[in-house]
Amino acid sequence: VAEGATTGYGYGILGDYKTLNTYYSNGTYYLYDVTKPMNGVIETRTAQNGSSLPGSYSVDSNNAWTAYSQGADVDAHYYAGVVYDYYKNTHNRNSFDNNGSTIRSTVHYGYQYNNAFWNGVQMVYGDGDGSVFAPLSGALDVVAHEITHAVTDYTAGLEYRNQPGALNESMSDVFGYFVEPNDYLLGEDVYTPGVSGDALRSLSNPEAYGQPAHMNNYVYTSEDNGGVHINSGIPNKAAYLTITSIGKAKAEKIYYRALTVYLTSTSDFSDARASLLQSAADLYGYGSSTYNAVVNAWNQVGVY
Ligand SMILES: Cc1cccc(C(=O)O)c1OC(=O)C1CC1
Ligand SMILES: [Ca+2]
Ligand SMILES: [Zn+2]
Repeated sequence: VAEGATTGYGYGILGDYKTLNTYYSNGTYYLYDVTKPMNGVIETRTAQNGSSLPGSYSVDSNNAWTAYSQGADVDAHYYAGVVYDYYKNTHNRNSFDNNGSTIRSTVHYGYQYNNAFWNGVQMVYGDGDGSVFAPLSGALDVVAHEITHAVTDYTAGLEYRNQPGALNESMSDVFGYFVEPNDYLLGEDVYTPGVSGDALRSLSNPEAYGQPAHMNNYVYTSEDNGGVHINSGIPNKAAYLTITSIGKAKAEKIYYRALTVYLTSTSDFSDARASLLQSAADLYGYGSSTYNAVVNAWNQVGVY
């Protein structure tokens, strides 16, 4: 065949079979997905355990991505497609910038690197050390968390420190749930592969993983940009209470509207409450049961 879009298959890091949107050219297959509307491209690369980005394209000779070492590539590529589809189908957003920008992921970054991040341009995933983390692209909620950092940067632009930073983190965790609503846990599929039943964080029970779930327990610290991964427990708990009272369908609409219409770079927790209330009023009416459920959720975490 000449060159063009092809469909391959492979196994993720957990050994799960999945089909892949790939690209064939001159005897080589690439993790390069051209099937999305408006030419939105998804591409996956490897840093080959170095730290230079973006690294080289993940390639395969026969479009069967079945090598164990390819699991992280397979998952990053497949899950990025799932997250693209979530934002397009649920919120009519075309990629993180709503302009069809290429979703680029690089896997095998660093050596036994227990981290994943959005660097302002692309997603980057470490392989984990096999004890704290398995390869981090192996969890859909992690991939959704990282891509939501990009969405936030292009919309509210929440500064990554103190309360705006904790909101930034919370938005990534909350949309991680919306994309993977099987549980209220974050990162459970890749966190401590040798231990079952644990996770990096929990929306329903932030305290289980050392996070506050009430403003009275806000942690004032200079660590971690003012505790952005700790204090996110407070808005995360409010989100959990909102989701369980009004349901996922309404919750994701008011969260998306708050993130894209009302929140700004310096919004704090009280501004988030106001933004979500305004969004609930816009969509479901001021004083509606939905509106009142949001009031109640934020009351329960001590934010007014
Ligand atoms: C594992 C990790 C370390 C440091 C920062 C992040 C970050 O992206 O904020 C990170 O990824 C996550 O939190 C995802 C949800 C599991
Ligand atoms: Ca999960
Ligand atoms: Zn994050």
